[in-house]
Amino acid sequence: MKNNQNTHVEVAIIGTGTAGMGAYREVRKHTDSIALIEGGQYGTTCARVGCMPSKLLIAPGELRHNTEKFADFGLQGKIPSVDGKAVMKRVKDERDRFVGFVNEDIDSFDEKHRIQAYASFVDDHTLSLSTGGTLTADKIIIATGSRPNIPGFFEQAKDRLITNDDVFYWDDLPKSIAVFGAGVIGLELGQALHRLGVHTHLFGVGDAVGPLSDPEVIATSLEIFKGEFPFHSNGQVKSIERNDKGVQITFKPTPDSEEVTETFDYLLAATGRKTNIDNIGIENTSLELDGRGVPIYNPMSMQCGNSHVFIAGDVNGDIPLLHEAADEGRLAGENASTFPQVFKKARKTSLGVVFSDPQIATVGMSFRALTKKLGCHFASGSVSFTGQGRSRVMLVNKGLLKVYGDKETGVLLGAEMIGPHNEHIAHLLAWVIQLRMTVSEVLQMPFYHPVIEEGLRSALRDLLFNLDMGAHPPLRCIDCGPGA
Ligand SMILES: Cc1cc2nc3c(=O)[nH]c(=O)nc-3n(C[C@H](O)[C@H](O)[C@H](O)COP(=O)(O)OP(=O)(O)OC[C@H]3O[C@@H](n4cnc5c(N)ncnc54)[C@H](O)[C@@H]3O)c2cc1C
Ligand SMILES: NC(=O)c1ccc[n+]([C@@H]2O[C@H](COP(=O)([O-])OP(=O)(O)OC[C@H]3O[C@@H](n4cnc5c(N)ncnc54)[C@H](O)[C@@H]3O)[C@@H](O)[C@H]2O)c1
Repeated sequence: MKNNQNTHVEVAIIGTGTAGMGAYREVRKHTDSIALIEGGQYGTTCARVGCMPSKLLIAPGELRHNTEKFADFGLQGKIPSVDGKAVMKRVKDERDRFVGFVNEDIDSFDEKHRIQAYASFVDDHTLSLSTGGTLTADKIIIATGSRPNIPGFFEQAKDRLITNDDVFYWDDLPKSIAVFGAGVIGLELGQALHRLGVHTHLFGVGDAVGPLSDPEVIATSLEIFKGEFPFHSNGQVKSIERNDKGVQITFKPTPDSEEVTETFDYLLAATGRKTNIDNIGIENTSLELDGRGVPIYNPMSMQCGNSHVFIAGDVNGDIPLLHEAADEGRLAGENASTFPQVFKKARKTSLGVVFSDPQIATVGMSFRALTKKLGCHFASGSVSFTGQGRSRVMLVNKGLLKVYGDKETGVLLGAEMIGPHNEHIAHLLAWVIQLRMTVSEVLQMPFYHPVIEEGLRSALRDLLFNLDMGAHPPLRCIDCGPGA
């Protein structure tokens, strides 16, 4: 489609990331009158600067870290030195391969549907394009994603202030870095860089760790990460200054400690993300906005009010995860196509994984949400991975898993955890929670021996006991095999 024409389409989709592409595929089934608009680079946040390159950086760090355990296993060998240029080359080559697949998909979309321009609302049905001209549409899907949120204070770091977007374009690893934000990005990238030999300090606030809300799991996580690298989870930063060597940061590691001054090559801001709703002229529409400036929408249909506008992916700021963006895009696409007939769909069980080591995961309802909603009407069960058989065998025996169940029905409601390879346990739990299984029913499922999932069984047995629905778990469980 030519960028400058004044034209009308049935459905306009703003943003060609994961949500926008999912929406396009659905809309395409219903009409040929589509505008799929992209202002920035094709390739999606996930593939270019998100999920995939971050995991590519984590992988060599984790491999190298495991060589630190050689002596404990009776093996001889040095911890490998790091060739930063080669590490970054692989990260970028593999990243480009993933981006290439996305771009192949885009190329397969009908060229007449694609517009390369930033779009902005002029009114409810009209979009202006940064390349000139306007576009009118019967129905519009907003899928403009998010961008890093950078507190003004960090601007003092000047040219040494970076975000995740910059990291994945590095040609070499720096010598040192101060990572701000102990959320998902800060933990993943901070630990990976530390493990690749970059002198790393991680600065958090209020002892927050990733998406966790259970105080016991938070405490275990803080102990684990602080045992590995400098992590100021409740530090106080006094000043940030660009000096001739890099970024000089003066801080108190804890509120009671002495001030420390250190200079780092870069300051990486990993302090949350802002939705791209504030720069698309949303105020020019008649949509009702919430306190964040996001149109009020139904998360089961993605429809904004009763209007012809739908919103999907990170831009709505609710569950900024890849699989959710994909689901939301498809749902928005289906409903925009059939509007004014709009159907609701049940959303999947909530599932989040942080690819730190040990991995953090949250499933179903969080401890915080349960405490708010059910008060004392839910119970917890837990297992520590310290003595868990398979985890000890592999020397990955760190972490704590908590599961939560309903005291009235015995239904499993949620879990929070930090532990070895917990991405797998988190999936099993998400599936059984979505099936609304009771704790007793889950315990009827087979558990192999010796596996890390036996730890999950211990936590579930503890939960059953705490729900007053089962006997106290035996200290050494005979059907489990040693160390379960
Ligand atoms: C470092 C990092 C690691 C991550 N790791 C994971 C992970 O491991 N697992 C996971 O589930 N999630 C992860 N995520 C989150 C995941 O990447 C996002 O949830 C997902 O990519 C959001 O997709 P989206 O379609 O909403 O947005 P995007 O893919 O960002 O697409 C939005 C598009 O809209 C375009 N756009 C913006 N404004 C306009 C406009 N006005 N006009 C036209 N186009 C516009 C943008 O250029 C962009 O291409 C990670 C994110 C980051 C940053
Ligand atoms: N594995 C994954 O699924 C994955 C990986 C990376 C990112 N993501 C997605 O991207 C989103 C954004 O990630 P994120 O890590 O930027 O956000 P986040 O919301 O997870 O964490 C931001 C953290 O920064 C802290 N913070 C805020 N201001 C600060 C300051 N001035 N100094 C120090 N700390 C400060 C907050 O307390 C919070 O802990 C995540 O919510 C997640 O949905 C997912």
